[in-house]
Amino acid sequence: MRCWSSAASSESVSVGEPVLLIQGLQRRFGTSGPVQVLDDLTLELSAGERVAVMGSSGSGKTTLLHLAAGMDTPDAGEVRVGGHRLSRLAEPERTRFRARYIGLVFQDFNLIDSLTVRENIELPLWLNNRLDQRQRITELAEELGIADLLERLPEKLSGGEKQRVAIARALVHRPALLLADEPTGSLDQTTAEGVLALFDRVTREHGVTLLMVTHNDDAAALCDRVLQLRHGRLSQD
Ligand SMILES: Nc1ncnc2c1ncn2[C@@H]1O[C@H](COP(=O)(O)OP(=O)(O)OP(=O)(O)O)[C@@H](O)[C@H]1O
Repeated sequence: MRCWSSAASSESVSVGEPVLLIQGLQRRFGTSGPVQVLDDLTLELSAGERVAVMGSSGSGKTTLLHLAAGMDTPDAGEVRVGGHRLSRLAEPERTRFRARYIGLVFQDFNLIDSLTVRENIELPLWLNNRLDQRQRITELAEELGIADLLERLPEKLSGGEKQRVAIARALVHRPALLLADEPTGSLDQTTAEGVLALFDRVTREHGVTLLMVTHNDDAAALCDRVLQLRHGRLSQD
């Protein structure tokens, strides 16, 4: 089992705990006739496991990732990352915890428009006081084919380029848990294959645990388990 350590004791995580443990998760939206999107959903990921979540549009995949990242609050149930109940962490602490242990690739990329590509990728290193590891920015940029874009602003990038910047930013601090929402969604076949090869390598070499939402069979094939989200719950394919 991977040993998780942190300089801040309040943010340390327990060795031997699942990296991600979700129990009894409920999420509904709307006030008049609310829609039950997630309904008693349970999921456990151990260190280094790679799990794909598939399901039809609107089945709740992005909702699940937001809850797993502590960016949304469930109506019931709990999310534990490395033994920490995200709902028990106060917001500043949860933000620090997320910045340290979780890498996020979301569909809308969430790049900061006023920062260059290099500065966007650097952000997790800066938040974690690890600017000494800046060489990883160049390494990842080369691997993702965005090395010549490092000084550009995000507005000058294509969708696929933005997606690769978001992937570099999610991996640069070597998170214990990588949450990726359709990470190959904006990429052509060859670039998508490169990204999947990178995911394969970093998850194996660094024991990163991966929860990936995807509609892509090649992406799902990379994973140890493929789960379907239907009627608010996950089931084995
Ligand atoms: N903040 C919100 N307010 C109201 N409804 C929401 C909200 N977020 C999501 N929903 C609804 O919850 C359902 C699940 O949305 P979600 O984005 O999780 O689906 P998805 O499986 O990721 O879809 P896709 O594959 O199209 O990205 C949808 O019906 C969506 O309209």
